[in-house]
Amino acid sequence: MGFCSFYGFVAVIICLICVLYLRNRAPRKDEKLKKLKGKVVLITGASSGLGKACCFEFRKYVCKVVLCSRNLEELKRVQKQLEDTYPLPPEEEGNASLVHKLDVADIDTVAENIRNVAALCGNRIDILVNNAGIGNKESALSSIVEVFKQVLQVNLLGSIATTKAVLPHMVSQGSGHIVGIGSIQSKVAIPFRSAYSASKHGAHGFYDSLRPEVHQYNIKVTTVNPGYINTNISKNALKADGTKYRRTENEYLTGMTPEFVAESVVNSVVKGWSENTVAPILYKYVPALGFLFPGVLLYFLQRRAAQHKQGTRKVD
Ligand SMILES: NC(=O)C1=CN([C@@H]2O[C@H](COP(=O)(O)OP(=O)(O)OC[C@H]3O[C@@H](n4cnc5c(N)ncnc54)[C@H](OP(=O)(O)O)[C@@H]3O)[C@@H](O)[C@H]2O)C=CC1
Ligand SMILES: CCCCCCCCCCCCCCCC(=O)OCC(=O)COP(=O)(O)O
Repeated sequence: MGFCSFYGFVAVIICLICVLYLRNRAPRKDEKLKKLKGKVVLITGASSGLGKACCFEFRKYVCKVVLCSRNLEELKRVQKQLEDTYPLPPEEEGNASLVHKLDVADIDTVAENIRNVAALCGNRIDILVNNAGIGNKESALSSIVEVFKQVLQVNLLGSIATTKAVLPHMVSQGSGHIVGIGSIQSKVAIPFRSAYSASKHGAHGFYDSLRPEVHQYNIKVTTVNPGYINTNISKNALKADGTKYRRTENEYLTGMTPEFVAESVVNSVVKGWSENTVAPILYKYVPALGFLFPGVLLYFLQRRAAQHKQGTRKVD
C-alpha cells in the first residue's frame, strides 16, 4: 500500500468511527425537548415496571402521556405521581396525562379503545410504546397450551392489534413512531421460556417487516431489546399450570433499573434508531456470538437446561 493510500485508509476509518459515535451517542436534553415536547405518547403496560418508568421519562420532556393497562386503579395512582413529579405550567395544561383501561389481549376491543383514546387527543397519536408483556417459566413439555395462548396473546397479537389500531392515525397525520419493547430473548431463545421467546421472536419479525412498509408514511419503527430489569415480570410470569410464579430471582433484583432502560427507550426514539439493545456487555453480545458460533451457544443453553433439571440452577 502506497504512502497516500495508507493515510487515505486511516482517514476513512476515522470518519467511520466519528459517524458511528455521532449516530450512537445519547441525545442532549435540549435535543430531546425539541423533538418530544407536545407529542402524544401512548404506552401500554403503564401501571408497572418499564412502562411506568417510560411514562415519567417521556413526561420529563413535556409529552402528553396516555397510560394504558388493565388495572385502572393502579394507572390512576401512577398518573397522580406523574402529575405531582412533573407539574405542568398553565400554558402546557393541554399536555396533561390521560389514563385508559386497555387489555391488549382482548384483541377485538383494541381498535375501538384506541379510537376513543385518540379522539381525546385531537385524533393524534405520535408515539406508541408497545410495552405490555408477560413471561413464562418452566418447560414446553410441562406447560399447558393455555400458557402459550396467553403469552402470545399479550406479547405478540396484543402488540400487533395495538399497532394496527394506531397506524391509520399516524398515516393520516403523516408521521409517527412505533416502539416495540422486545428482549434479548427476541434474538436468543433460552430454555424454559418457550412461550416468551416465541412471542418476542414473533414480535421482532413483525416490526422488521413493518419498518420498510411504513417508511413511505414517515413512520419509524424501533425495537428495544433489554436484558434483565428489576420489575415484577418474574412474579407475574406464568408457571406450567398457568398460575403466577410469584417470585423474583437475583437476575432481576440485580438487573437494570426500569428508569435506566426508559431513558434508553426515549433516546432511541429521539435518534430514530431501528434497534437498541440495552444490556450489560455479557448479554448484549450473546445474539451476535450465537450467530457466529451456534454450536457453542447451544452447548451453554443445554448446560443451563440440565442444571435446571438437576436443581443446581437457581433461576427457573
Ligand atoms: N423485566 C425484565 O427483565 C424485562 C422485561 N422486558 C419487557 O418489558 C416489558 C414490561 O415488562 P416489565 O415492566 O418488566 O413487567 P411488569 O410485570 O412490571 O409490567 C408488565 C405490564 O404489562 C401490563 N400488562 C400485562 N398484561 C396486559 C394486558 N393483557 N393488557 C394490557 N397490559 C398488560 C401490566 O399491567 P396490568 O396488570 O395493569 O394490565 C404491567 O403494567 C415486557 O414487554 C417485557 O417482556 C424485556 C426484557 C427484560
Ligand atoms: C458463543 C456463545 C456465547 C456463550 C454465552 C453463553 C450464555 C448463554 C446464556 C444466554 C442467556 C441470555 C439470557 C438473556 C435473558 C434476558 O436478558 O432476558 C431479559 C428478559 O426478557 C427476561 O425475561 P424472563 O422471561 O427471563 O423473565
